[in-house]
Amino acid sequence: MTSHQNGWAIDASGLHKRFVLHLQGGLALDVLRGASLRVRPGECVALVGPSGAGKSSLMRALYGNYRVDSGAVRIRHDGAMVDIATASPGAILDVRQRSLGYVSQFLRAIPRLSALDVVAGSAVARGMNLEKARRHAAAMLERLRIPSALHALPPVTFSGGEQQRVNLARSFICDWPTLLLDEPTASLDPVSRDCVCTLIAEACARGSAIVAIVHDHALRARIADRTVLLERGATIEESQP
Ligand SMILES: Nc1ncnc2c1ncn2[C@@H]1O[C@H](COP(=O)(O)OP(=O)(O)OP(=O)(O)O)[C@@H](O)[C@H]1O
Repeated sequence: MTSHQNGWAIDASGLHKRFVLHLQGGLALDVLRGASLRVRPGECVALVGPSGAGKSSLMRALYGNYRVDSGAVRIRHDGAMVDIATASPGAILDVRQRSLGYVSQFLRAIPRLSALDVVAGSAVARGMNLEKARRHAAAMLERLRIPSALHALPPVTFSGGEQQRVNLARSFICDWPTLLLDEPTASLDPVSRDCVCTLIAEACARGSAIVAIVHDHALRARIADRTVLLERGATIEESQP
């Protein structure tokens, strides 16, 4: 951990990641080639680029799911910057527990746990008591238009859009200092999409730093302060959303 000397929530620079496919004769794929990303608290940055450019890989590197070969992934945590690229597994878990949220495209929930408890569990993990967490979870699910009849059911049988909304509810119930969203509205109808835009705006107003992979230009214009383009693993800063 280094002392917090700048105003960044995310300060990632010089990221390189190569996959070597041993079952394919040692084929090397350079998925990140010098990518950099800096985000301030309260700012929403849209990540765009062609399919296969490395957007999800960059997000996984920011979250520590992919270990980069070189470069630094500094995440603001407890008033200091922690380099996810070199931090111990325990330190990474601590950052994920309190400072860094991540919403993947697909819900991975514990079998048989109700949608309500999937969402409440996320708030409980961050220190809220169960009763309060359940009340907040019900309100967040209502906001995301999951009918109350579904709250007691495990989300495994839910539609793709319903599962995505449970996944989003699970993150937006918490006040994350930094939040990574991988195509947060990909399976959603326009009304649910509006709701997610509002949740993102509210989180930024509270000071969250958000990175969202968003393909849709109109959506980007609504939620993003800036756009960063990723092309063949390298980032290009664009001023307009
Ligand atoms: N674990 C992995 N092993 C091997 N190759 C990988 C791995 N993860 C990603 N890749 C490769 O890295 C490249 C970038 O993938 P990535 O999913 O980051 O792209 P993307 O920009 O998010 O694409 P899309 O918009 O289609 O989701 C792809 O060629 C992919 O096959």
